[in-house]
Amino acid sequence: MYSFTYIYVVSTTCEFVGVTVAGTDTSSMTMESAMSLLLSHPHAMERVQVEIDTNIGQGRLLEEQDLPNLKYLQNVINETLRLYPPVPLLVPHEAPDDCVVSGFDVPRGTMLVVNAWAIHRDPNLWENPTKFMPERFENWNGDQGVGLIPFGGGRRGCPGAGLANQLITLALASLIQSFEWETPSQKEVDMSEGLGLTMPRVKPLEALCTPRRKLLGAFTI
Ligand code: HEM
Repeated sequence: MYSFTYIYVVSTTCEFVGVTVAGTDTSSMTMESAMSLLLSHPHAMERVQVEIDTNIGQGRLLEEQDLPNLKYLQNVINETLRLYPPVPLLVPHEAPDDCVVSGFDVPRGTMLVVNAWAIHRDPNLWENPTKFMPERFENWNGDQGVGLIPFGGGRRGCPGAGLANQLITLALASLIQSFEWETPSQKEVDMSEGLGLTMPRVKPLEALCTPRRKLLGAFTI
């Protein structure tokens, strides 16, 4: 028989709620933004579909082991996180000591907020910063030095980054492998951003899907 202290139960519950809150909204927002961008850029959507069909074929549904082969889709996800980081100001941190950041004196106790949204659109770091160009990540080795920091960094950086990447890639790839997607209006998706700690959209994505004929074989028993 186990016995738990009050502190243990409260801290474990807080941890669970924290991880659930930190991991669900952020991941679903990234999927919604990626799907919206793909619907507004049919060439990119087609390229993702071709990549999936070429690597997986049409006789089976994709699996987790297939993900490392979906390089272009990974570039789409990176480009989505760059343009629409779900946590645009990351999480505030307090300087534990006096320090100097980029020539600025930061006294101990200062609350620091990193504007990832602005860094991701800085014209000194990115060519055509507001343009959706997944191919810009073609030769990227994952180095944060380029200015892509949707998961923060350092000791308090997001511990769920790897899981989030796997989950988002697997979910999106499965949706795109199995269905054809379009918007009800056949127009570009409205990407206007609303207010919030995470970055909600003013208008939620509306999309229509039909099963892909090519894939029907993969569903027969
Ligand atoms: C696209 C998905 C996600 C994004 C963009 C994201 C982003 C972030 C950011 C910006 C931070 C703050 C980092 C900092 O302060 O420098 C953070 C912290 C955190 N994230 Fe995520 N996250 C995502 C998914 C997840 C998932 C799937 C989990 C867990 C399963 C998770 C768990 C956490 C936790 C526990 C923290 C707090 C870490 C700490 O304070 O030490 N996140 N995340």
